[in-house]
Amino acid sequence: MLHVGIVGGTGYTGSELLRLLLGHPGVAVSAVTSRAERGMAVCDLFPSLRGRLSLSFVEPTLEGLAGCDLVFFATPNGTAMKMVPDLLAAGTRVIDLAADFRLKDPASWERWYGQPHACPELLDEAVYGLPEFNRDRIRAARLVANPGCYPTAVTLGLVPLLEAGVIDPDWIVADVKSGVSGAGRKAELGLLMAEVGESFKAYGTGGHRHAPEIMQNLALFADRSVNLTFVPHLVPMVRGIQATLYARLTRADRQPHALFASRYAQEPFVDVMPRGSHPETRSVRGVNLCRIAVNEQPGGVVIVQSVIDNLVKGAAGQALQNMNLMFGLDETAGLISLPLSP
Ligand SMILES: NC(=O)C1=CN([C@@H]2O[C@H](COP(=O)(O)OP(=O)(O)OC[C@H]3O[C@@H](n4cnc5c(N)ncnc54)[C@H](OP(=O)(O)O)[C@@H]3O)[C@@H](O)[C@H]2O)C=CC1
Ligand SMILES: CC(=O)N[C@@H](CCC(=O)OP(=O)(O)O)C(=O)O
Repeated sequence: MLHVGIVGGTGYTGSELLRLLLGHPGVAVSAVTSRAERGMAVCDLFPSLRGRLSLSFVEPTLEGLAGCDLVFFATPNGTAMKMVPDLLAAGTRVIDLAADFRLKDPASWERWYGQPHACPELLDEAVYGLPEFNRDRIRAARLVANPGCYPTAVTLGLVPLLEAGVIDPDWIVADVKSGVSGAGRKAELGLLMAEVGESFKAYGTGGHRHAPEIMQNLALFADRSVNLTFVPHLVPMVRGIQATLYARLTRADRQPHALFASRYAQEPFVDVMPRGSHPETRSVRGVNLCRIAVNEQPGGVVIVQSVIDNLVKGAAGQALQNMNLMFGLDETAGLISLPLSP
């Protein structure tokens, strides 16, 4: 039995991790932290877990976590990096759901996250946890940087085109929408239902911290830098990300849809839909799945639509998928279920 701890168990991704881990046959949750709710029974905060877990929230301490085989950090950016070196030294492996270990360049991290990196020496070792492209390295990793939610949807939707060299890497547009849970479980005026409901807006048009993460991913597969215009939007729903991706085709002899179909044919958590499809976020609600549709318009523009649940394939589900790989478990263990909506 694998013993795991969750730092940040009261947040949206931490509680989603708990939901998924409690359905995993090979895992025991040994520690769940919250500073604000320390001492409270986890099931008193989350009645949906009643009868499934007898733990109470504890403070995040090295002593409390170092006995675990694996610790998930579901905490704000800049939190994990302060504890990870000590946990690794104690022999505990780590999956960070935040951005601390995603960017390889510490200067870029400091620029986008507004603070110096606490352990830049670990950035090279950290493995970017997108299994569809990094499976073997994840298996051997001590430290996995779980991808961001927008980067997951966009990267899965663009890499097959870049790998095959069939689009212009200098002109790519990612028009992406997220549900409100993407912003985390914090009290903020702009996230109130009366502010978000019946409204729809773009944000981060001057530059969003996920743009460098996505471009880092795409550059690896294009084998050169790419030029990406990325605009996130907030939509009045709780869960889900929908990305509409535009690129110019440079080769008429390759069928984009066929590239995706063959690239993801063996992937348990990517579904390439038939031509002419328009995937909906509700079709992936609550499951670890990215659904993709690939269509073309006259003039040589390929339009890829990619949908995920930001809390599952965009965070906790992908973290579980990475855990399965790191510990030699069946990659799909604890992750096979049907979406909440038809
Ligand atoms: N929401 C989403 O869709 C996605 C989020 N992420 C990333 O995952 C991480 C968690 O996100 P989310 O669940 O939304 O966040 P929330 O704001 O919902 O929860 C944050 C959690 O972290 C704990 N926490 C906060 N500060 C600290 C600290 N200094 N030390 C230890 N624990 C702390 C909080 O509990 P307490 O303060 O009581 O200790 C709380 O449990 C973030 O980095 C986010 O960017 C990634 C992909 C998708
Ligand atoms: C809707 C919303 O606010 N989304 C968040 C991104 C989601 C997230 O949690 O960011 P990471 O994946 O990097 O951790 C934002 O734009 O800041």
